[in-house]
Amino acid sequence: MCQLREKEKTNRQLREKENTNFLIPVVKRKKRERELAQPHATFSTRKELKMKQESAFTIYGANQHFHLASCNFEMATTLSEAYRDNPLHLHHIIPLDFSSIRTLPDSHAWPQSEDDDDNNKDNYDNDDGPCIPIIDLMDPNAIELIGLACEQWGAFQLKNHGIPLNVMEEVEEEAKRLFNLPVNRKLKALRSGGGATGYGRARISPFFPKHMWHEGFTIMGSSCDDAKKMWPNDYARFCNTMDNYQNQMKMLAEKLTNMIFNLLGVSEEQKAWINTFPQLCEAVQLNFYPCCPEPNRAMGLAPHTDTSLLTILHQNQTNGLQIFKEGAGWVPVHPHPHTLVVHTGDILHILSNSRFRCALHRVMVNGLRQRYSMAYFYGPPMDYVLSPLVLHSLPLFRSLSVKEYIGIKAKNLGGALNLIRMLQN
Ligand SMILES: C=C1C[C@]23C[C@@]1(O)CC[C@H]2[C@@]12CCC[C@@](C)(C(=O)O1)[C@H]2[C@@H]3C(=O)O
Ligand SMILES: O=C(O)CCC(=O)C(=O)O
Ligand SMILES: [Fe+2]
Repeated sequence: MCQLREKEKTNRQLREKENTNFLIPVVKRKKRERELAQPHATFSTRKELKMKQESAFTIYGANQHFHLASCNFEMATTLSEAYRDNPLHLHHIIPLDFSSIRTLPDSHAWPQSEDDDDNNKDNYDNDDGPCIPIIDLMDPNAIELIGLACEQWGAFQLKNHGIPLNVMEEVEEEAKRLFNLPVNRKLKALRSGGGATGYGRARISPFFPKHMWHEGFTIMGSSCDDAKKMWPNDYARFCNTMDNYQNQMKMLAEKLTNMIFNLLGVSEEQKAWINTFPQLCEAVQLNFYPCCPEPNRAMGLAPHTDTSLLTILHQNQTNGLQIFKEGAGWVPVHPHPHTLVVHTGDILHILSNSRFRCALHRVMVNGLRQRYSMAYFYGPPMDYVLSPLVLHSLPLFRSLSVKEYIGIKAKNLGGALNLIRMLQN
């Protein structure tokens, strides 16, 4: 606590010394912030829009660390709290008991979509066609290659990432141990309606008319409370493994974010939150896709983009993940041993002013093999104000906090980015 107070003091001093925003009277500043925060703000002329955008830049862009520095550590909103305002019905939380199902129920039978031709649904593990780049982190050109992959795909596979093999093996083993529990045990850790952690369907479930062939388990911070509910006498193994995984993933996410921000030309001050903020937005999602009696008519995880800045994903050696690429359709991401998948999420798309894609992805299921994946989501703190970090042209998105964006996404899913867009790129 003392350390946090010290940090708050240092930040206040920094803010007082460096932030020219203090020269703008508070009332006037608040009024400008409110105007800019209008979700459907319309501008009668391009000139008016440009003026608004320039003033947005004065408030949020040039003085980004005002918002970082003014974030109160003790009061900072957590990711869990952001979801509390957007509760889900139990119907969208309780998964089916897949262990007792022999035929595909109508509730889980998805209509064939136009993009699902033979090449990308039925034969989703075929080897022809484009595939996302595999990048070696030890390659001297890794930064440039990552930049290209983010621009062209919004995803890449990463090898020589430095995560110890035993950490990946252990997390996979614990995920299997969890999802193989009898359903009544898993239900003890069921996510609550307004909750964010624990066992349940994917959060995106209410946006789709059919249910997914999927079970999930979400961790934010320590998983001990939820683990105790399932293993009252033997929860430590699970918690320690998850802590270890989170710590390792965080280090990798920080490294990648630094590399990407350097590539974008982001200043040291704008990068300051990466290593210093204790209230980062981070979460681990364990995903399980049981064997399915009719895999071609089911959907493991419906199409979505991740909200994060970056997502780092470990998949067991089982196909199923696909990324949508204009002109190519759904492209399979074949697992390679010791290789992680990295997705750039909505937050990086906004911060890069659309330079980097946030790839639409989905997961298909399998008739013979169970699929497990362990995703780590990384992003700036809840109070961080999102706006393009480096501007070579007008900002395409209005400024808003991470918390506000999560709220908009919780209500609009795929429409969220369009709702905050001010200009088409
Ligand atoms: C931090 C998070 C990202 C996530 C919502 C969550 O709070 C934890 C679960 C994540 C996940 C995993 C499956 C796909 C996804 C869209 C979902 O429904 O839950 C993502 C969320 C996201 O990226 O918004
Ligand atoms: O299971 C997978 O491969 C993808 C999971 C995913 O997209 C997610 O957790 O956001
Ligand atoms: Fe995802």
